[in-house]
Parts: sequence; structure tokens; C-alpha cells
Amino acid sequence: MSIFIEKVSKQFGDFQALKQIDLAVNSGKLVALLGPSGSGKSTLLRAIAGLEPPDTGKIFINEQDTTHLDIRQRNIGFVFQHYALFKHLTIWKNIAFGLTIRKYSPSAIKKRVEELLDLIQLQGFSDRYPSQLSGGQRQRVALARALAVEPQVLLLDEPFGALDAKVRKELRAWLRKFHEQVGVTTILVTHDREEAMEVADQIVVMNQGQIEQVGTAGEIYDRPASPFVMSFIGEVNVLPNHADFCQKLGLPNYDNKVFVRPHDIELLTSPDERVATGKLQRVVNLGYQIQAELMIDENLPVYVQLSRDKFSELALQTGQQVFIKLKETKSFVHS
Ligand SMILES: Nc1ncnc2c1ncn2[C@@H]1O[C@H](COP(=O)(O)OP(=O)(O)OP(=O)(O)O)[C@@H](O)[C@H]1O
Repeated sequence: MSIFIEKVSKQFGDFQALKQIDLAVNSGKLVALLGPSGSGKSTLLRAIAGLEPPDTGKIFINEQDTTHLDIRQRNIGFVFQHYALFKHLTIWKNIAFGLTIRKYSPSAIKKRVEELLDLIQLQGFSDRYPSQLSGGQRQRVALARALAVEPQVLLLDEPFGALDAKVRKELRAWLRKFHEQVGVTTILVTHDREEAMEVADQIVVMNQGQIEQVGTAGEIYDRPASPFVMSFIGEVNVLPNHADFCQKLGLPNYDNKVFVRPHDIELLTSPDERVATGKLQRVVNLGYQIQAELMIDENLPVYVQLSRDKFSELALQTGQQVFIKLKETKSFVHS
């Protein structure tokens, strides 16, 4: 089921939370709304769910105009950050809840709940109560419960936000596989770029109530549309665009600042052509890679990412003189 959003705006008092949002989500895709706190992700999700009607604009689900449709008529599954399972009901009854109130037959309920328990890999847990499950298991039950009534669309608002980093990582991989099996059009709200990049087919980057860019993880990382997207989706150094500095590094004379990712900088221990000179201030060993913090002569901190092999080869010592060469840079109009 596709979702089509046309010029949706929402204002709270004199604060504009959504500004003329246009977005198309193709059927069966998993799309992440990614952005900092307050950028409007949840407001947009709530508008799609029918929990927060937009002031202007339209929302179509499967080509039907649902903008002013009651939430119960939209057939949407919703999972929030704080698992809202019914504490006094077993896992079985939690998953069966929507089916029971819709008066499905006992045999249809049994079949569907068993299918879903299988899907969330909690077959042996049906008689337990939510308090007897881990946070990650509870969120899997919340997903199964949302899916029980076969919604047209699944909306997930930071569903793993309350869990610790390790469980989040496991659940991400699980959600990806789960989505491939179920195939329901899904929108996931997250402020975690890794989560969005790992799980989503498409990422919608939001900032201050607007969409900055829509694309795959690769497109957004390699071809960011704005300085905001470039910095939000990965680490970045912002270098000045003085003519002499650009000339020294062999850059075309930029009208705007120079943006460069830490892995697009080569670190040298002896001078070469087209380099800037600096001093190694600190080395941070992240295990899988090394981050070198330099101060270049322009009195500017620069971060460089090195592989473990490169780091051993260079035998770096804090305080030593180093040189940087830029492998790939970007610039934006108005930056
Ligand atoms: N019911 C409301 N009344 C007033 N202001 C609201 C209401 N709901 C949201 N806002 C404001 O709208 C802005 C966007 O909120 P929203 O929850 O959509 O952001 P978000 O991107 O989901 O942020 P977070 O990641 O922190 O949840 C915020 O500044 C918020 O304070």
C-alpha cells in the first residue's frame, strides 16, 4: 500500500512543526524518517496515523484520501517507543487482542497468533506476561500485536529507543528480515542515523519541519543535498575557503566552505605536494579504526580516520608534525 503526502503543514500555536511536506512512499518499502529532536518526524507520523490532523495538505493511503478519515478507518498498525502491552494479559492474549475485539473465530485467532509467534520467534512464550519478557522481546510482541489485524501500513515511532545499544543493534537486523517476510509498507521514525542506514530502503532526512533529502543510505551519504544532511549522516570537517588555503591543497577556488569526511583525508608524515601542515594532538583508538585529531596551521582542528593497518604503518606520535591531503571534498551553495 503506497502512501502519498501532499503539501502537509502543521502548526502548534505560532510554531510551524511541518512546512509543506511532500513525500511518496512506495508499496512494501521500509522508509525511515531521520532527523534531530524537534524536526517534526513524530508529528508527520502522527498525521499519517490520523492522530494529529494536518492544518493543510492531503494524505493518501493506497490512493484513498485519508486526510480526514477517522483513525479506526485507516487500518494502521502503530508501535511506540514505550511498549504499550497490556500488563494483565498474556503474550498470546496481547497478540490476539485486535482479533478478539473484531470477533474473529477462535480457530482464525489461533492460526494467526501462532503464525505471528513464529514470526517474532517467541513460540514458547505465549503464556508469559509482559513483565516476564526482556525489553527487546516486548517490542517484538508489540510489532506482532500491531500486525495481527493485517494493517495496510505499519508506523513505528522510535520502537527501539528505550533499549540498550546491543539489543537495539540485534533488533535492527531482526526488523530488516522481519520486514522482508511481512512486506507491509512501513515508516520508522528514528534519530539514529545508523539505525536508518541499516534498516531502511529509503531515508527521509528532516530538519526544522522540512524534508532536506530523500534517498537510499548510499545516496544520502555520498551525495548529500545540503550541509545539514552531510553533517547529520556522518562525521565531517568543515574547512575554510580562503584562496591561499585552497591553492595550497590544490582545490579549485571555492566560493563556499569545503566539506570533507574524515576518511577522505590522507595523513602523511613527510611533506608532499598539495598538503596542509599540522600537528597531531590526540589519537583515539576506536578498536575497528583510529581517529587522529590534528590542529592544522590555519589553527583549525581536523579529524582524520585511519585504518588499523595505516595507523601501524605511520607509527604516529602525539605532538609530531603531520601533513594532510584531501582525497574528496564537497561544497554547497550558501554554506
Ligand atoms: N501537541 C503539541 N503541542 C505543541 N507543540 C508540539 C506538539 N507536538 C509537537 N510539538 C512541537 O513540534 C515540534 C516537532 O515535534 P516532533 O515530536 O514531531 O519532533 P521529532 O522530530 O519527532 O522529535 P523527537 O525525536 O524529539 O521525538 C517540537 O518542537 C515539538 O515541541
